[in-house]
Amino acid sequence: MTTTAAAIEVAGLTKSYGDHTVLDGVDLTVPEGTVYALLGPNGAGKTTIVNILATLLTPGDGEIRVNGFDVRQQPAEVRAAIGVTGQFSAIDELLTGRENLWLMADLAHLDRASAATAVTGMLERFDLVDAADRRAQTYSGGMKRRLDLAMTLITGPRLIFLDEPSTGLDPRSRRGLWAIVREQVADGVTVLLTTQYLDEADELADRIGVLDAGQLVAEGTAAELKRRVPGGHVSVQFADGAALTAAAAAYPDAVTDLETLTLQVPNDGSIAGLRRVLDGLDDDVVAGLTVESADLDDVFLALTGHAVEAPESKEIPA
Ligand SMILES: Nc1ncnc2c1ncn2[C@@H]1O[C@H](COP(=O)(O)OP(=O)(O)OP(=O)(O)O)[C@@H](O)[C@H]1O
Repeated sequence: MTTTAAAIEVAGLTKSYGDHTVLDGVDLTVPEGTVYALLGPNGAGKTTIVNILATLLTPGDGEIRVNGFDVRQQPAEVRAAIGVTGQFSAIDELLTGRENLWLMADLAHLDRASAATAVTGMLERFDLVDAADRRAQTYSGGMKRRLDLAMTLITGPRLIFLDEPSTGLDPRSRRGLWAIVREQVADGVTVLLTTQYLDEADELADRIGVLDAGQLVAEGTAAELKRRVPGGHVSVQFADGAALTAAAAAYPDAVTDLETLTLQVPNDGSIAGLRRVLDGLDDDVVAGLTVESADLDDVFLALTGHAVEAPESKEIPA
């Protein structure tokens, strides 16, 4: 059996400011080469976790290892292993995009030839060639995000932290950013991202941790989380009303819609649950069926008792 090493291991993490507890015993493990999304509303503690993992903030209690290194004892080793893109960018607005990238390459002690190749490669990959020699202050919001991410990735970190990477981006820029994250993962990079967007977690993450008021209230794949809450159903369409009425008698929990000739049978989305529904149906009278799962909005509401608020920031143009 092969076991995958953990890129991030956190056990019993706490953090308080005075008597304000910000993290209250967080446990999480992120295997190498996977994407983990910390999902939570403003103030849940997502940035605090990222900053602790990135050695930018001291933890309270807990065991925290990044790439096998203890964040308290071996912060230099941790820093060498990671790339971080935070909510506040590392860009120097007075420098050009190219100069910003060179600065990062120099800080990482790349030799000149490797740095030159890396800078050119990043400008091309992030669609910044035309703007490369303009000051970053003239860039649009989406371009700044791309430059910021290029600066994080230029040294080829195997573990990256993305703190709310697409907050404020327009839909096209978000998709572009998701594609870049997927490329990284295809190369074996581990990604920890924080997000307030359910669809982002759903799209990108292998596992999702739902963080609320400093506690991980649930963890699992998007499918596992969706199965934990009501809202999923199998929608069965019948050939005629008589068949629908006959079938409805066998499913007392189901909702019957005579107009559309459908029966909505509550279902937890599991194979076993689906089989139970299908076993009671006769092939001849069923015209079609669809399986609808609860979405992450339902999950969040069920787990935390409140809905995810839409992020407040305004959209940044591409
Ligand atoms: N230096 C600090 N002193 C006191 N409280 C702080 C400090 N930094 C963060 N907090 C508090 O910690 C809590 C968690 O903040 P954090 O930034 O981690 O949340 P978040 O989930 O990342 O939210 P956001 O999306 O708004 O960044 C908040 O209640 C915040 O007010």
